[in-house]
Amino acid sequence: MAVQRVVIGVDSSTQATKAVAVAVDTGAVLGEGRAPHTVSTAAARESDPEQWWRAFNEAVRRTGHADRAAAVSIGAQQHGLVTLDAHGGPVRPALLWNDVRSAPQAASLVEELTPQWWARRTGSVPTAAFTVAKWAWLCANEPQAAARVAAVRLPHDYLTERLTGTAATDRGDASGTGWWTPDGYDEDVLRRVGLDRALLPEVLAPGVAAGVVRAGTPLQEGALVAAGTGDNMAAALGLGLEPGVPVVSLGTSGTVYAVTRGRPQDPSGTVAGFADARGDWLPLACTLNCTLAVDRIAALLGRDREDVAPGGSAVLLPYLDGERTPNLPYASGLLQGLRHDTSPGQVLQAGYDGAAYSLLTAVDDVLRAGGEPVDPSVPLLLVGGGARGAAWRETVRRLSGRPVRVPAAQELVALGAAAQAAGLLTGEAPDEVARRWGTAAGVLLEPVERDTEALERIRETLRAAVPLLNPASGSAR
Ligand SMILES: Nc1ncnc2c1ncn2[C@@H]1O[C@H](COP(=O)(O)OP(=O)(O)O)[C@@H](O)[C@H]1O
Ligand SMILES: O=C(CO)[C@@H](O)[C@H](O)COP(=O)(O)O
Repeated sequence: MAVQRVVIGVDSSTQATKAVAVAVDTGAVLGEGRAPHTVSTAAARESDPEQWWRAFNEAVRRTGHADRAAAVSIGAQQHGLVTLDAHGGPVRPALLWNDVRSAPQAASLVEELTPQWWARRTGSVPTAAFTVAKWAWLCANEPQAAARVAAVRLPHDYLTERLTGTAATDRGDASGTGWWTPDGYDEDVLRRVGLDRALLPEVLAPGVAAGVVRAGTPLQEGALVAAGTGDNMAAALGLGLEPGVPVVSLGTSGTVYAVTRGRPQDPSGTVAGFADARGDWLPLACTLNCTLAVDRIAALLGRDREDVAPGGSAVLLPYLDGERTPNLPYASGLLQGLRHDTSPGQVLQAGYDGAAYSLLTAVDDVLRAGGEPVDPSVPLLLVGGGARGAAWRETVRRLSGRPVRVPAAQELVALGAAAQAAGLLTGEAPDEVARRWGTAAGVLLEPVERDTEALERIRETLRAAVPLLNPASGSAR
């Protein structure tokens, strides 16, 4: 009997590391593992990279297949600034994508060079999330720490390097730094923020392996290690995404994206012009407040997250962490439109609506930014932890007016990483692997009439509230 070939895919996301062991030939998930991360609270959003490494080892061990996987790959949360000293240890905790303390640095970089310049050059107008703003924050606020930095990494690069000893990244994750262009690292940007090119990893071409597993992990020494990528790029691989199909992901972050053949360059900053992990593009809009914010509102109301009620006139902008889309880093949550007969269930529903609004109104922007046709009859693919919830599904249907497909497969980031690892063994493109595995199959929810009244109510509240949510002399929390 032929031996079953196994690969492991890893998602090192904000809240946890998740790993899946997958049969290369069939796509069957043979084992799963998970280990949590700690994220600091109050103004900062920081995590210890050493904890990611321990969680990585624990999660792959828990799959039960670590010692027989022939290849492995790591997808991870985008943008995080990992700073290493001359001995390879973290200089300080990593600054995460949702840490808005870097908003003033992002604003200065945009003001100095103009949004048009950034969009033309790097594809994106940087917000507080981008690595370039985090590096500028570190230099301004902790110059002694910045002076000790001998290497700058993204979360997935850091883990891949621990695993292989190779300093390597890929175009997808690199495109979220603010210092990457299709022609390589941008010397003008690096000079402006005082970062030496020699501190950055090599950007591998799609399909090139980063190296092999070193001794000292639960994985088989010598197993192939793929380049890995950012988590959204990995999910696009994991869905076997064809150009022009929009995806909405409901997790710690909310994201909407599509693979496109055209390079996005949106000077409004709503759509980030990321590269995908292959040779195409991944225009994407991202919110800071998604499942965690809605769960928090449910907890404040003392309700189960599914206990929503229709109707009413309440508008809830759930910007508990500040917000990125719209770009309001100093915002906090806002509740408007209460009446005597407003019920707690309606307030909770308003929280879902407020969180989904910016994602669903950006679907067409994402497609247009990459030059793909806007066709409302194409189903939205709904993924991420929130896609398991009925209230989330119904909110997305009602505010998009589109058919919605919910893939049965969970952990699409880890599956995308697994498909990337499998591609190293079979010679297939990772998205072809995922299509062969049938990862996007799932229940199709028919379209319902779009709730334009609710959308208009939120739009009007947001328009009127911007001066309140965006104080000129803002300070993050
Ligand atoms: N059955 C469910 N219904 C609604 N939300 C859920 C459900 N299960 C998990 N979630 C939400 O999913 C979130 C985690 O999503 P996930 O995509 O795994 O996060 P991450 O973006 O960090 O990878 C949690 O914050 C939780 O609120
Ligand atoms: O910043 C972005 C996208 O630009 C986020 O989507 C991060 O990549 C975090 O991902 P999750 O932990 O929510 O998966």
